[in-house]
Amino acid sequence: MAKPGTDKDGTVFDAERGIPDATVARLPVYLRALSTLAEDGVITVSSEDLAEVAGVNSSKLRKDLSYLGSYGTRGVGYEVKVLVEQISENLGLSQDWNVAIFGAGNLGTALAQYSGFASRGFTVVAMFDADEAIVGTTVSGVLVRSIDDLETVIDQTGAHLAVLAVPGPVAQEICDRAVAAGIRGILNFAPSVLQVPDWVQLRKVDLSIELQILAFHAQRAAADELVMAKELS
Ligand SMILES: NC(=O)c1ccc[n+]([C@@H]2O[C@H](COP(=O)([O-])OP(=O)(O)OC[C@H]3O[C@@H](n4cnc5c(N)ncnc54)[C@H](O)[C@@H]3O)[C@@H](O)[C@H]2O)c1
Repeated sequence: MAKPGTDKDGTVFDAERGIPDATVARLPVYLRALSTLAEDGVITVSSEDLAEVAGVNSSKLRKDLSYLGSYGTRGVGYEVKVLVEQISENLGLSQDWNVAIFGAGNLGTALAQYSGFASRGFTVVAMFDADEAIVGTTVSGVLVRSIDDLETVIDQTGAHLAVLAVPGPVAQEICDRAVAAGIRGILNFAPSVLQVPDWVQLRKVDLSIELQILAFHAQRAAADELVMAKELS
């Protein structure tokens, strides 16, 4: 996978396909909206209606879809089925992805049990842990293997994506071994900043940061309400 480049306006692009990162981040949102429309039997959708379901503005949506070569038909809009295929293909979802979860504790187990991954083409094929009491158990039909067997199991299962749900201090070492074994994309939940080679995609999820951002906005809204109440009194 190519490292993103940047154009002269500072927009970050996926260097391989020329799609801005911000657009790539919105494609799954469009896909989810389109899937809902398809389930409801909708055949074509206007950019305005799709934008409303997806919760974005319609000119941004049209621009995003133009990067995929999809311009819709005047007066008709976009064919839902065609657009689902185009977005899925661009997101690499036309193929199934094998995922390995590192750490079979609270978080790793909860993620392995989430049925929404399989329905979107992500199959958990391997789980790892270092605790002998956990190794050998199964989670949603997946055998928890010893971290000592990482290389062999990744090779056998053909996992290309990894979820790290291990303690922070061991995350980098596991990351390095996973990359050397063939992992090409990592979703890191561990509280540590990981270093990966250019060809590996790394994404970090930190729910406490999200909560802190919510707290900031909630605090500001409460302060604004107080000011308004004072002005009215
Ligand atoms: N980013 C977030 O929003 C978020 C949310 C919850 C938890 N976390 C983080 O995710 C991680 C897991 O959280 P949890 O609640 O599941 O913890 P947990 O203690 O329940 O699970 C961690 C598991 O990792 C295993 N482990 C330890 N060392 C290992 C190694 N070297 N190789 C393989 N497995 C190893 C442990 O045996 C344990 O089963 C922690 O780092 C936690 O801080 C992040």
